[in-house]
Amino acid sequence: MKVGNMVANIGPIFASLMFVWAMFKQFFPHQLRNQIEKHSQRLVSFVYPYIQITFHELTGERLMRSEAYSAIENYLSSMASTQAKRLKADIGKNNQSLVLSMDDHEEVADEFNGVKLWWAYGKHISKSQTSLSFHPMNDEKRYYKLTFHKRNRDMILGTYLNYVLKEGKAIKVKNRQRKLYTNSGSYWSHVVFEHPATFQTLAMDPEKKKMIIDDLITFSKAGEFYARIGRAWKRGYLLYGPPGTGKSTMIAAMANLLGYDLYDLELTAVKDNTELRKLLIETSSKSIIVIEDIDCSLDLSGQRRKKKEVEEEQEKDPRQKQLGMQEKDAKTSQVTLSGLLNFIDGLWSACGGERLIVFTTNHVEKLDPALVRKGRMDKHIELSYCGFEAFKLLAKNYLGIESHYLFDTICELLKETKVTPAEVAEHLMPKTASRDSELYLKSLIQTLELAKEEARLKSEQDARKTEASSSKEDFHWTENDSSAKANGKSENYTLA
Ligand SMILES: Nc1ncnc2c1ncn2[C@@H]1O[C@H](COP(=O)(O)OP(=O)(O)OP(=O)(O)O)[C@@H](O)[C@H]1O
Ligand SMILES: [Mg+2]
Repeated sequence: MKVGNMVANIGPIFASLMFVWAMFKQFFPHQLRNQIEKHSQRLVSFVYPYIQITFHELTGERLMRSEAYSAIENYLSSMASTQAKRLKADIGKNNQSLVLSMDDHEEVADEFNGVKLWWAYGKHISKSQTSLSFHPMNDEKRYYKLTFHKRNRDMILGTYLNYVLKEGKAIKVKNRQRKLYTNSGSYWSHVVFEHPATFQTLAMDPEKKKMIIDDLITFSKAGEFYARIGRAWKRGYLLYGPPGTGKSTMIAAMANLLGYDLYDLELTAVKDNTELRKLLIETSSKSIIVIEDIDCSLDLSGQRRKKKEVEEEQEKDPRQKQLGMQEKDAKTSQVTLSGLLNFIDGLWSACGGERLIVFTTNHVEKLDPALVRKGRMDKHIELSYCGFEAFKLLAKNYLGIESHYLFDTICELLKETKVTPAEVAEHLMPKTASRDSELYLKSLIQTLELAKEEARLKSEQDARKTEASSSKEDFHWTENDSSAKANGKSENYTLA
């Protein structure tokens, strides 16, 4: 028999001996029992080459649930569902899926860097009686026990256990119920975040989509890299494009991909920079902070105008002054662009943990260059009108078809028109009991043709307008030229 096999078999042999001993030890006198146990422990530690570590569920004086125990529980959950013969099932925290775990005294094997080890689940039950109840209560103390060969001690205690805890925590984050926070003034309130959007359902150019997904995943795994280069683990995205091109949908897809919480920051409801700072500091790690329509939220000139209008009104009617004072304070946000930028660059960076900040706008050209400069907003993503690839994905999702004889017509029309994915999706939404794809595609074609015709008329109109304005200019030039002629400068005549 090979030495490896022999060593591997010692575990079960000892386990059987211990079991037999546990059964019969009650028949031995107390003194003798103690002696046997003492010597057998010595013998076991001499011959038995394995080390065991127990992770109890409850720790500390206040019997709090141990973080290590729940991380191990999460880590083992997938292994348990494939290896264990007896499983326990429960509804997960998201109330949607079943969570499986090992049943009592089950064992699963794991392998790490070529080293085999075993995890066992068990519980001690002690009977206790509380003063409030006459029925004895079962006091369960659950634990996980890890068994490994002593020659791997350093590797298991260092690398492996760190790995298990990290993986376990990551699984927990992925499975947790995520939240959508919104601010009213300087307070966050939240609801459960359950948006169904994913990158699979987001219609856009596939290459661009892949680039964004890769970027997000790389970011979420780059904690150590950011720490090494001394940068805060943050990333800024600017999503821009016309209404209905999927900016908000993409944010939901980002949150679903990474398992992050969402903080939807309504800047106009924030009184000033101090309040903004408070709100941002309160955001948790693994979250996306979203400021939608940043051009509208931070329209400082607009705010000043609004303030001035109020003041003018109050001058006309002094009674309004008293009444309006508090209202004015509440309505006009004094958050400034520099306040926001200072926070993104400065204090916020000191809050640990991974965070994304996403701005959206319909008018990227209106944004202050300071806001969108590289380094502040790391990635600028344009979401644009519906192309053929995006259409095909919508058709697959909405109608369940991947090809159709009308696709070629739609492809040609999409090249010549500007329709948003939201408009296309609207045509593919089920409206009648009929699921005949042709009906839906024909209705889309009709709209595309109409849009094409409208675009043609508009461009003709625009052309006529420019022609008219240029002939006006020509007229002025002619006038000037005639005065030039009078001055004896005849070379400008040809301009008319
Ligand atoms: N690229 C897309 N892929 C799939 N569905 C989309 C896409 N764009 C828009 N839609 C559909 O249209 C609806 C509106 O889109 P969304 O709210 O994401 O647009 P938006 O770009 O955020 O618009 P706005 O600028 O007005 O905020 C969504 O509910 C979604 O169903
Ligand atoms: Mg939106």
